[in-house]
Amino acid sequence: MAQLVNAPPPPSSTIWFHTKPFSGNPRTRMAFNPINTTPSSSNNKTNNRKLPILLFDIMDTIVRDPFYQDVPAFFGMSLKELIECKHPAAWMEFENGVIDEEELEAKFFKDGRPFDLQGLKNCMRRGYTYIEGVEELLQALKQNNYEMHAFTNYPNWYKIIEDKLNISKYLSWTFCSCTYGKRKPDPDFYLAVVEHLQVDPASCIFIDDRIKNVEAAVGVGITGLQFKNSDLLRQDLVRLGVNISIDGQ
Ligand SMILES: Nc1c(NC[C@H](O)[C@H](O)[C@H](O)COP(=O)(O)O)[nH]c(=O)[nH]c1=O
Ligand SMILES: [Mg+2]
Repeated sequence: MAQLVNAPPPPSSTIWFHTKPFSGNPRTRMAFNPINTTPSSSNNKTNNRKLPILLFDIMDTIVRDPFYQDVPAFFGMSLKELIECKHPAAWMEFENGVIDEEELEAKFFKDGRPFDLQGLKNCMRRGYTYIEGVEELLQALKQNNYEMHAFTNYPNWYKIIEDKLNISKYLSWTFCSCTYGKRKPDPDFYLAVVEHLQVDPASCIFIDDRIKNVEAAVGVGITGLQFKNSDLLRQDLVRLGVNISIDGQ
């Protein structure tokens, strides 16, 4: 199964959750205790807000990241060669909203060589596709009225993803590094998310392919799931009491 990240691995039919309501210093790691996830724990509603709130990483969780194959091929290089000549910080600065697209173009490569920026954007657009089975899962979650948000490290090129895949049918692009000026796994980004949502962190489930990002979520009291594939994610969400049944099926 995909990895459920909180404390020790759970015995079967038991999930490890925070059991105390969240209070005090959100940086404090709280003890985890096992509770049974029975059907009565699903469809949990507080003040008419359906819980849990689902926070999704985007790249390589919902959408295939073209960086690892398509982008090196676009430049006629291997990934290793590309990383060796790329500016070490430019992309991160772009993701943090510190530099804009024009500045990225000027410093994408360490030596400042020119390149076809529009060609690169077109290449990335072609490479953005839903990861197998994920759109169907988002549809089922949407049909069951779950509140869902993107929680992603990405520059404003997330708008290219949205333009192609229309992910906002399912979730809001609420938490993007380029608008918050923070990147996962910075705990302050997670705290800003919880603050914005005005919700107990234990009422959120965060799903991300990178274990470091998941661990950071758990560090502030959010339940974390490491994404491996859509089938395992389905199983884990069901184990956490999330309803993904579809009308008539
Ligand atoms: N360095 C460049 C990347 N890197 C790929 C990143 O992993 C990705 O853009 C993002 O940081 C994913 O974050 P998350 O953990 O999934 O939220 N990608 C590029 O397109 N260009 C680069 O120069
Ligand atoms: Mg990712």
